[in-house]
This record gives sequence, structure tokens and C-alpha cells, in this order.
Amino acid sequence: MTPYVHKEPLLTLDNVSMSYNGEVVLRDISAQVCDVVRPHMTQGQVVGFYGRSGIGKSVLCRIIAGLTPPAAGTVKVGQEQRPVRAGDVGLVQQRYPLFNHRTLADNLLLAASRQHDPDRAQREVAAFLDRFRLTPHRQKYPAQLSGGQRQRAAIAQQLLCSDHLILLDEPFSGLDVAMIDEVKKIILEVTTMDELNTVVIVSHDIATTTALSDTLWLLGYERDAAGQVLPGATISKDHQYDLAGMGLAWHPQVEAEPEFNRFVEELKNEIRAV
Ligand SMILES: Nc1ncnc2c1ncn2[C@@H]1O[C@H](COP(=O)(O)OP(=O)(O)OP(=O)(O)O)[C@@H](O)[C@H]1O
Repeated sequence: MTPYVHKEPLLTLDNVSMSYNGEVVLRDISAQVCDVVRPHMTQGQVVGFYGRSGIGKSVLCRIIAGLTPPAAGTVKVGQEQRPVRAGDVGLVQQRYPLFNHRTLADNLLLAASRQHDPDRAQREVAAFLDRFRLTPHRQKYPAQLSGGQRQRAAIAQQLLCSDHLILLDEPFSGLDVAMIDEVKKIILEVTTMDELNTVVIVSHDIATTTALSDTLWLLGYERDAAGQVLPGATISKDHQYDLAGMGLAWHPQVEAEPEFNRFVEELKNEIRAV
């Protein structure tokens, strides 16, 4: 098994609950992402986040991103573990938040200017354009970029203006196989760029997402002792998987391994059942 240790927490959800108009959507969610440290590696964190349609994944993402306050509980982010504020966490939604009337370089500059002084912002943007192979496209407008280029730009934008933690909402949906490989590569790049970079991937593509992740969270319903389904979805301890501990994280060819495929089938059954 690949040697690793978990160090300080980077994201902590403490008894997070949410209701809308008296309907409990999320109930008492407690979960944590800690800094993964591997010898001689810059290793960020990847959490795969699953749950059936309509169960509350987007609601939890907005709470983690500090965009919606929870009805109860707290979200703490970063090495300082301070309560999350809007803007601390990048959220890459399917509708990319690029401004259509600005060039790619201007879009990124706008994002970087929220974190850095003008000189530093210019340098950061140049470095990100280079890293994400977007330098030749810097003067194009979003409508002139391919889907993959836009996806890379949206991820770069969120990394530039947030603080190491980004949430990707369905990054693989509607993409062809080559594009899926491209997005996988970007996610790997992001997590090997900086030790503290943490990516939470919300996806219905269980195999692709699990292959990239070191941790999984499964949002589901629990039953009480009498077998009654409790209101609101939660991430029970049984549904927080440490893939690194299971020996299933960080293998480039993990999708070809029988043990991985058995686990993915088990997971799918678990998702169907909850
Ligand atoms: N602003 C809101 N007001 C009232 N109800 C809401 C609001 N936002 C979300 N909900 C409800 O919360 C529940 C969870 O919605 P959410 O969008 O988080 O599901 P999801 O797991 O992301 O689904 P999908 O996988 O289909 O995107 C739904 O029943 C939804 O109607």
C-alpha cells in the first residue's frame, strides 16, 4: 500500500443541517478532510461526493462554499479552520461562470485580482494559463473556446480566486471520452500543484470519480431502531470511505483492477439502497 499520513484538517463539517419550509433536507452532517501527506510527493486531496438525484448534494455544496448558511452546524476551512465565508471556496458549476464579454485572460485577471495586488495577479494568471495549456487562447472570448478549454478555464478561475478548496459539480457530464480524460488530467494537475489543494467532485460517474479520489462521501438516508427512515440525508460514518486506507487511491491504472471494480459495484448498490 502507498505510504501516507493524514495531518491537520482542511475542511470540517460539524453537525450541518438544512431545512426548507419545514422540510429537512440535510441532517447532522459531520465529516472532515485532512491534509494527506505522502513521502516525496506534493499530494492534494480529492473527495468523491455521491448521492441519488435530489438528495441534497448541491445544497451541501452551497453550504460548504459559504453561499448558503446552514440551519444548524458549522463549516470550517483552511489550515486555520476558520468559519467559511463566501469566496473562500471555488464552486465550478456546469454553467461556467466566465463573463462572455471578456477575454479568457481578462476573466482570469478579474478572479486573481480578488486575492492579489495587480502585479502578483498578472503573474498568477500567466502561470495558470501556462499550467492549463491555455496561453495560446488567452485573447479568445469564452464563446470561442472548446468545451474542454472552458472547463479548464473555469477550474483555473476558481483556483485563482479561492483558497485551495474547490467544488466541481458534475465535471464529466456531457463530455466525450477524450474530454473526460482531459478533465481527469486537470484534476490530477490541481492536486499535485499544491499540498493544500483540495477538490470535492460531485458526480454520478462513480467509476471515473472514485478512480481519482482518496476519500468518498455518500449522502443517504438512515433508519431509526424501528426501521423508520429518518428525515433529511446525512453522511454516516459507514458512508465515509478512506480509499487511501483501502489501497485504492493514487493508482494510475486503478480502473483496470478487479478489486476496484468490485468496490465500484458495491458502491453503486449502496447508492441504490439509500
Ligand atoms: N432554495 C430552495 N428552496 C426550497 N427547496 C430547495 C431549495 N434548494 C434545494 N431545495 C430542495 O432540496 C432538495 C435537494 O436538492 P439538491 O439540488 O441539493 O439535490 P441534488 O442531490 O444536488 O440533486 P441532483 O443530483 O439531481 O443535482 C430538493 O428536494 C430541492 O427541491
